Amino acid sequence: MNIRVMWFFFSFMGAIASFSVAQVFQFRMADDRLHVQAHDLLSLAVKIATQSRETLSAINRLTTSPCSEKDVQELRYILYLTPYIQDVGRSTEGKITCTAVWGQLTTPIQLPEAEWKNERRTALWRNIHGAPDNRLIYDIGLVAGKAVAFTRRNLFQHFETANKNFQAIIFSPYGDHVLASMGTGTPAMIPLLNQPNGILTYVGRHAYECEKNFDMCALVQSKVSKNITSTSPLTALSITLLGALAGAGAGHGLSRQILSKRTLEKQLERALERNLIGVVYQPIVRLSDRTIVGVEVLARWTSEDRVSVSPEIFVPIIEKMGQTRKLTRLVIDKSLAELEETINRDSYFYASLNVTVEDITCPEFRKMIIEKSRLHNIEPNRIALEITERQTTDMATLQDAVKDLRKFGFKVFIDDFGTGYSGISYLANTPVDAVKVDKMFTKSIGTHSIQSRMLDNICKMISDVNGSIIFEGVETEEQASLLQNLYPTENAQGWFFWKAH
Ligand SMILES: Nc1nc2c(ncn2[C@@H]2O[C@@H]3COP(=O)(O)O[C@H]4[C@@H](O)[C@H](n5cnc6c(=O)[nH]c(N)nc65)O[C@@H]4COP(=O)(O)O[C@H]3[C@H]2O)c(=O)[nH]1
Repeated sequence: MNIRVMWFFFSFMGAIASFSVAQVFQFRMADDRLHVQAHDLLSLAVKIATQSRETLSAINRLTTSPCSEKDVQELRYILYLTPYIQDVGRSTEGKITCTAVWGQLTTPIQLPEAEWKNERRTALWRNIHGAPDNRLIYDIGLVAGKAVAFTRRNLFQHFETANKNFQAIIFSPYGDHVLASMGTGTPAMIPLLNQPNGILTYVGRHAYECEKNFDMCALVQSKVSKNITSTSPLTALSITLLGALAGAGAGHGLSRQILSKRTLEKQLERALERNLIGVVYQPIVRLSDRTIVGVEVLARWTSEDRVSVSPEIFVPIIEKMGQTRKLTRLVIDKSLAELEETINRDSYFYASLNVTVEDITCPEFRKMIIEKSRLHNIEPNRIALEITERQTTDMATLQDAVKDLRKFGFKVFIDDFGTGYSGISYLANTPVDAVKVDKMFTKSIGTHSIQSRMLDNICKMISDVNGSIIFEGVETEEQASLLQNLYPTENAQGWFFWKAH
């Protein structure tokens, strides 16, 4: 073979090889992306379903006379604390009699025949826009007992706008009911479920994921990834030659992206193993005299590239990695060792730790925190555990765990109250020591916003059911003085008093 032919042969083979590698990368990347999209979509759907379920049971638990003035006010509280819900109300015999937004309805709205009912006797309607009554414009309407809830419109819209050629459905596991659909031509995707995840089909690639607790699956499909063999030979050849260059470059870029995500997880794994996650403390002050009564412990991590990564980014990654317990144990170990002296010097000073619902419902965690408090000679009543409702759990298990911890003397706080993560269901069901009112309420003080008008009622509601309040995110003297005048016996934290250090 002459040298030119050989060069051509090897370049051509190299081109094909690099193009194939680029294609494999592209397919793997597309698959990864589809799986991430299916996962994210299902996570959002589960959050909406959790909130809808809890909202319906919170309404059914109300003791107010349905549709009375007090009842409508309670409905408004509930609505305010639920970011995924657009309106809530009461229904009798298939008619809506009042809602938080519309108040008492002089002419009740007759609901059409339900599209779907699940075993929990929750009935569901989809996409009723203006019919039978133009006050009803929603994506999903749900009725359980005497409660109705309508989800906010376009909750899934950002998936469509962020992803070109995006088609997806949320559906019941047997494919007998589509709960939400995005993109075009979506229902035809259900038969694809018989095929294993990610195989190449004539319509494109797909991925799906199901959630047992809510009988829901999310399926995402993309039409973008076509196999080279489905194009004409000439186009295939051109793609091959051009792809040799472009594919190599793209493959390189794509592989870097995959690597960087995996690297972050690997780095966090190493950081957890080598105790490289640090802690800082943000003081909590008594509003009346602004003395420090305790500190909130906050995790800090600097990546191997010396970038300080926010806990709002790395904590969820650790949660996804299933390593939350390692993080909690590490934070507890470090902070209790460092705070032991300060806590024992004062008669009231306490440390407030962020824990997850998964942590506190786990018997080993309870054993561990008792052991640690003994080891550091810290009375349990000097340790507060802050929980948010980010993970779903059965309320009875959570109540038992909270009761158990409080029996041993630990304090339990509800964190981020008002964000929709930790809401009314906690207040109604679980006695706790304090509720931390989210910074969005603190920011509203002195404004004429709805949050500001709600704040006083929310505080009354909290004091009726629970002990004390901690206002988060105090940033100005004005906010601090207003809170001090209105709630002198309560506590607060925020950059105005102290930053975390
Ligand atoms: N705009 C504003 N922000 C203020 C102000 N004062 C305090 N903050 C910030 O508000 C957050 C309060 O913590 P969080 O609600 O428990 O929210 C925490 C908590 O949910 C989570 N987190 C932090 N440490 C841990 C941990 O050890 N374990 C777990 N599970 N989660 C943690 O990460 C979240 C964010 O933590 P950080 O970034 O440290 O952010 C902290 C704090 O730095 C203020 O005046 N204005």
